[in-house]
Amino acid sequence: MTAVELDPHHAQPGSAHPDSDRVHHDGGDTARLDGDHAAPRDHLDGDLAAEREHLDASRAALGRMRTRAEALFAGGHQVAGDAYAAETLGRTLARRVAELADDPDTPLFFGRLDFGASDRDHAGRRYHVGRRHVADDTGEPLVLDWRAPVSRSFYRASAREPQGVAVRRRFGYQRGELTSFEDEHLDRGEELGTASRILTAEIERPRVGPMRDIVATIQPEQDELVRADLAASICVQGAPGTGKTAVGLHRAAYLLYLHRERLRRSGVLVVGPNRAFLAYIAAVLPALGEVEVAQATVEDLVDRVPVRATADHPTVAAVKHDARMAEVLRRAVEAHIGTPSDPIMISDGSFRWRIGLDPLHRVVEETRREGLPYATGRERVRARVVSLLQRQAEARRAESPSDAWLRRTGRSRPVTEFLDAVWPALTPDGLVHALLSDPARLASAADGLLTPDEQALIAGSPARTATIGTRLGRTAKATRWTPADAVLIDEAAGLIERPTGFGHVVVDEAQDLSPMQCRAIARRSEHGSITLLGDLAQGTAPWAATDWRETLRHLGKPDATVVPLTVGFRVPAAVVALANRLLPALAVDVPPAESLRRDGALDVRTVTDLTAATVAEVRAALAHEGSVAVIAADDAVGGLRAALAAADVDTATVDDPAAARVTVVPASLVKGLEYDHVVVVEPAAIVAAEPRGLHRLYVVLTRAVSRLSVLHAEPLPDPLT
Ligand SMILES: Nc1ncnc2c1ncn2[C@@H]1O[C@H](COP(=O)(O)OP(=O)(O)OP(=O)(O)O)[C@@H](O)[C@H]1O
Repeated sequence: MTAVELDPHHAQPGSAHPDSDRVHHDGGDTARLDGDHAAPRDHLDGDLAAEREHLDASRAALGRMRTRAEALFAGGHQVAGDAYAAETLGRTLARRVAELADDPDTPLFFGRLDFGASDRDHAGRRYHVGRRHVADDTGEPLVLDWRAPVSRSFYRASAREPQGVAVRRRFGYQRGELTSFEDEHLDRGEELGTASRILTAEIERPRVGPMRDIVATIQPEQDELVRADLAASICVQGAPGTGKTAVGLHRAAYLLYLHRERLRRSGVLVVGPNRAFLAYIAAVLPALGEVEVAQATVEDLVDRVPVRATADHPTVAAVKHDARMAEVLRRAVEAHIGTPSDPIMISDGSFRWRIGLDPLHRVVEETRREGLPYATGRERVRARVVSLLQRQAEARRAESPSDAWLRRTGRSRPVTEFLDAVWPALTPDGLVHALLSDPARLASAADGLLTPDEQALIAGSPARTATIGTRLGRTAKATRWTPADAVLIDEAAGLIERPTGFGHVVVDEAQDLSPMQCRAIARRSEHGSITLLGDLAQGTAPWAATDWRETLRHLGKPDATVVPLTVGFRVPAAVVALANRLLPALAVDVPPAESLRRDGALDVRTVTDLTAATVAEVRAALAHEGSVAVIAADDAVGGLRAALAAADVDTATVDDPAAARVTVVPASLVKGLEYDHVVVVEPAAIVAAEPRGLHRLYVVLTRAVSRLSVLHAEPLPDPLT
């Protein structure tokens, strides 16, 4: 192994924002040479200088690529044939210009591959691997995109399977400056794996600010998931901090690179548990050059009506989120399809057309059997009726009626009245309003599916009497809907008209999705694939999954492969050991996490005055660099914030974490987030606050990157004692 560093203790990989204050030059160059094949020191210094030159040359080339793209953009209207082409070209070029933006803090490359002389395709070639493709003026690549096929070997080659690679080199940066590298001579059987100092430095880096990409240090088992085929739907079950979110985001970027045109048309969607989480991950894809990925919570996806009522009681919500509701709604929609009772008669100038009951019955029955979305079915019935009328007109007049005649006839009163009688137009909220406000209608749709008690639970109450749950108005518009109603209304909308789907959907924290929420996502990924990320042990919703197969079935991807990730990159080993004590009590079958991190500190302390102890702990934490979070039961957050403010400690909220170094976070919002130092206040209160409180505590205890302090006045929950 060969490594050269300006500062051997603090090499940073090619990370997006080398922002750590811990990184410093120690003044002199230091080289670390290990193994039998240590290269002479001068030679290594020369290498480092050459790499820096290559970095400068690449940066200059990128600048020229951008200048050319800008010139094309400016002259785009002259080359495009028409206004539409000009606009499309303009958009493409503008995107290209944006993609070529150079962030001086983002190293252009983080690795290098030297292929051996005997490799079939790349004999003797050398490639630098980075976040984007950079070519010189002749088109020769100076930096390969990490997603290019050749770059795959950077992540997957090993001493056992070198894949033609003789040497793999990783670069360390400090504040955008190339300061070190680390070589593995795979052809001589050398391999660092997770012992790489550059990887270790990245993992142990104190966290500040939002999530960063991991493109420089993706591990082989992660890379397999990142580069899985577009057609493959996969489910990643991973303990806290195993990189699930990172894998999902890098997979989105990878798929966009490989299937650019197709996915630009259909779109890629990332679904996360809440806004704070989406804000936390928002910078990752743009840092990888991908600026067009939609990000939404499930609530955003089903946002068809304003949610203005207090959430349903959990027992009511449980019924509304149950998969049986899909069938109830399907029946409720179908119940609107009637039986023709009168023939259709139309006067048309001197002609009179008539369609008798038999053909009308056939039209309705045939269309019903086709199982189309309801609104499409209505239009199909209209078209069939018009076609019957057209045939009569042709027979009598011996000529084809005009398009205008067809349109007019389709909209004529007798045809519309017929449609309104046998296939009335429906709105999603109107349908759910009718169902929840009419016990007879609900009873008939739910017959044999929901018990009478369950039906009574979900029947809405008049607005004037209800305090929580659906507050029914006389119309759908006047009704105050709950979050669970919004999911039902989206299901109804899907029955009436299919939504357009995405080419790929990444779903994070998927263990918390209800069956009906899964269906909302399934409708948007029917013809695409999904990457499902989650941890059954972190399920806190009342309907949290205990088996991924069930979730995958509701998502319409029953055959997706479930892949475990078990190596933790976030939480230090001592902290993982504490959190793992909860696992037996969580009643889920998941492999426990192992931490890559031997560093870190854990301090569990009994205190008498929780508030005073929290303030003191936060003050002490501020002596270190990195982010600090105080995590407490939701109802304790206000008091702790006030106490910190009274002690002159500025705090941020989870929605605006940049406002201060210390964030006070309600336990219910911390999923998916991480902080350098975490102070957990009163675990027993966190557990007591909700039915799946132990699962919540497991989430809370696994947020710390460097240090975890647990302060308690009450006894610790049983599994931790
Ligand atoms: N290969 C890697 N190299 C460096 N850092 C990594 C790697 N994989 C993951 N990490 C880091 O580990 C931390 C945890 O990753 P991530 O948030 O993706 O985990 P997760 O499995 O989604 O966790 P949780 O279950 O808690 O949501 C992040 O800081 C991430 O950048």
